[in-house]
Amino acid sequence: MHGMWRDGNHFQLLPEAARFLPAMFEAVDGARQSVLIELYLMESGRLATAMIEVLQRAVERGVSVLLLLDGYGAMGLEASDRRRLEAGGVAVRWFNPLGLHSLARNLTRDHRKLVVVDGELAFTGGFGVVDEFLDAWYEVAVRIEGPVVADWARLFCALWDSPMTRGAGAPELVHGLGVTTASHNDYSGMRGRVVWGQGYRYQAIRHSLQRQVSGAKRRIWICTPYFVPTLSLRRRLVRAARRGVEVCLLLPGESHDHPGVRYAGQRFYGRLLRAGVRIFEFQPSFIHAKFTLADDWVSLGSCNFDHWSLQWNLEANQEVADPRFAEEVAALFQRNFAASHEIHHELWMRRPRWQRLKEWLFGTLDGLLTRLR
Ligand SMILES: O=P(O)(O)OC[C@H](O)CO
Repeated sequence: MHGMWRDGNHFQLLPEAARFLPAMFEAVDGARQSVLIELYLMESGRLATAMIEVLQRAVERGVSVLLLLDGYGAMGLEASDRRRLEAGGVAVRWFNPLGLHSLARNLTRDHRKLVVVDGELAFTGGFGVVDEFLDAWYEVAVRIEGPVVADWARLFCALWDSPMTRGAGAPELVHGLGVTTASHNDYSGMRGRVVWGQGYRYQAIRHSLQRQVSGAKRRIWICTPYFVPTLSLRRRLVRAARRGVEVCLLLPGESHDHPGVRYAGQRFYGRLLRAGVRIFEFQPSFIHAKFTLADDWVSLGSCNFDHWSLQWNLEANQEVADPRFAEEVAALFQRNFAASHEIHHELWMRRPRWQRLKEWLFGTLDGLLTRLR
């Protein structure tokens, strides 16, 4: 069953593309039976070319390769690359291509990011196959072994074989795919579970996050590229800070792919800072990673802190409840706080009018967008 806590996993934190891309490519190159990949973003370029080559090599070895792409997020994949994938034997399906449907349906996107190899090894995080992940954006992934991998594989299979997907890859390809459920004695016994969201219909990630924020005793540290949280989440963050929990937000600085989203989120800074929330804006590059630490609980995956992720998209995160993994994530946060500019309440209240105007403008636009559905 999905969403169950399972023991006997091993989670390896892989910060930055220089660590997770080679690990993923190596895993796919070592695949013996199946490779399942689900992505929101895929765009023609150096990374897509390398990915297509590694997938073709796997097919040549007799591996079954299934690629599930979002019908909007992967529109940047050129026809020549689509042909290369299909000619190379990769089974491709598209989630909900844009069409003459309702706006609500067109806005429903598959935002998950997942690689599963042989039903034994998985990766998730905030990654996509676009060149920005090679050198421009800061990203984090997790390498997963153990019983939870079967849950990831099942999540993939359910969507592949669903009426919301289209494409040349046959839906039946996922029937009878082998998934490993046994726990391995040599793993360090980490507890984990897969949580996912499916628009308005199912919002386990959001509910889990809210529960953790409300129940945290020591710390809530959140890293997200798109911080436009719901009112209920903002209230929980404020209440947590007021009851003495260390609430820290690691957010992008000037370097941002959608600056308007940053301004929309900045309109909440004043109230959060006043309540004692600490806000750090990352300086070296655009931070696109999505991970949260609440006491010894970690959640890492595709989910952003905006309405799209929390209420509309298909999302999936790996949750881990393990003090060792939590300390690794805490150390990563500390390194990134040190590379950030901390926003202080007094100075923030004296920010220029032009900045306030942008917050109002993009905040109003965001408010309108959230009413679209
Ligand atoms: O939606 P994400 O978090 O995968 O990021 C994709 C960016 O929005 C592309 O601009």
